[in-house]
Amino acid sequence: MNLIISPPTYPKPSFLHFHSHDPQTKRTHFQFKLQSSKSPTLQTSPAESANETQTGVIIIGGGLSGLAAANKLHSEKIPFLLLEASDGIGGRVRTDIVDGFILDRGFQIFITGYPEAQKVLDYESLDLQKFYSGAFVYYNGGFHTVADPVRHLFDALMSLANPIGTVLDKLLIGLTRVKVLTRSDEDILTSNEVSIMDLLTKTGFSKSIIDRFFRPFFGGIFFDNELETSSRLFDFIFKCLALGDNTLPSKGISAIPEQLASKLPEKSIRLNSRVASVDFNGSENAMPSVKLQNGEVFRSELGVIVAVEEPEVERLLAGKIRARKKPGRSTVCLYFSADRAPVEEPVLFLNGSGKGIVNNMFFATNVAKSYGPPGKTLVSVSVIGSFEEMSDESLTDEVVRELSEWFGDSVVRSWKHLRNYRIGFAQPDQKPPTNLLRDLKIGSSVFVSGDCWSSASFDGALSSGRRAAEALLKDASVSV
Ligand SMILES: Cc1cc2nc3c(=O)[nH]c(=O)nc-3n(C[C@H](O)[C@H](O)[C@H](O)COP(=O)(O)OP(=O)(O)OC[C@H]3O[C@@H](n4cnc5c(N)ncnc54)[C@H](O)[C@@H]3O)c2cc1C
Repeated sequence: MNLIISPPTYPKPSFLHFHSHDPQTKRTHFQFKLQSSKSPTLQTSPAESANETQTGVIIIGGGLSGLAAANKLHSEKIPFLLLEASDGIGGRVRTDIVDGFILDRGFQIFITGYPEAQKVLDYESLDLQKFYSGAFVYYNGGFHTVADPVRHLFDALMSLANPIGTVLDKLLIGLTRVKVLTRSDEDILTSNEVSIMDLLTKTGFSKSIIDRFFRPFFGGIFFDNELETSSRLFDFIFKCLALGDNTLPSKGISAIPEQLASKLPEKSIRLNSRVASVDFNGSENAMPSVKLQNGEVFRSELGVIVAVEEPEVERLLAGKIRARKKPGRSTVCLYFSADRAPVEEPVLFLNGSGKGIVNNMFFATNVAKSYGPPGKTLVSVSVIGSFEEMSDESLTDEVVRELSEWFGDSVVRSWKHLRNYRIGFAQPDQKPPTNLLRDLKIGSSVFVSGDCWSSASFDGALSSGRRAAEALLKDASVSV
């Protein structure tokens, strides 16, 4: 079965209810309940008409940034209504359960060193499962270890002489680590920038470590195998990696947005509610309103936060913001089930061979057993780009053919294909010039948030949502 992640069509709106909390699993369960669109929202006022509802703040988009904005407003006791177009919260951070396997919609890693995430998430209840700090690089017909010397000193020493870079490269990695750790996040996100490729070359890294390690590793993080992304993003992620672990929540990556949503009041999130337009209502002091695709109108009392993906924000706020019109970064993630994994390590495999379409892969159940039913292995493989010209069948065949060279024909041909996720807009393009700490006010009481206004990461989305809520409250003169 294959899935294409694209704007869905929308059934009737529904409210997201948090109806039970299982103390044993520490997990909040959601119930999706259809309600009439006239159901009371958080706040109504005499101005409400048959087809118009008034509410404190309107948040458009229920991804990490919209949820972070909602959490900030809720902590300040400000009423809000979050309108989400799709049938669930999380945006790009969602998970499906298929045949007992936990399938994240695309390969995603949660880095515990993310500074904003440390402030807003409860790590313990996410039950984070760690990756090995490093990678196994497929090169020249075999696997070679790249290890974090602080966490795996022995492995790092043993790998000094392997073909994934020179000894000098490995020293330079250590130096880069020290350098980023001495800089503040603000300094990193606003410093002079070049592309990652230029930064690596200027630092003195050899072509071999760039092609065999950095290209698949950071190319996989930013879905950019040319390494054109801003050096600011490289330094930021490098620092977070140095400060934390690469992990997966045991219940799937969607446990992160679910945790944020579970803290919000009942009926504050409305699903299947696509916003068609944001109306600034003329004068500078007028409060904006939003109109849903079904014609319903919501008027805000304090302002609107637009927390949607870059192409959608450019559509909703056309004429109000300068559209960058840069095509987003794409990826396809392929999942297979297997009876056993050929290795036991919870490690990321990178393609350092310079050949083929596979960028990275891992055995998810080696990191978190919960990702598969008992006795089964979940294999996750990622390619960079949209591969629109290839059918799912031929893409899957090509991946199986390549991985047969890595792990052996009989092993890989026994895997059962589960599902492909084609993600057309995985991340915004963050080539220089970037502006990662932009002013988030767009016009009279309209604010924006999301990863295109910050670093394209979970952390960027979370911090931009919180900052947008703070800016709105300041603007509305609500003391926080
Ligand atoms: C495959 C993949 C792998 C990734 N891996 C990582 C990783 O390992 N680490 C990391 O830090 N980051 C990763 N990212 C990036 C990270 O997921 C994003 O940066 C972040 O989730 C963006 O959150 P957001 O809230 O800004 O946007 P989104 O998650 O896109 O949320 C926007 C929301 O707005 C809704 N919406 C859109 N239009 C409307 C409308 N008109 N009306 C109402 N609602 C609307 C959408 O349905 C969506 O729910 C990955 C992304 C992908 C896709």
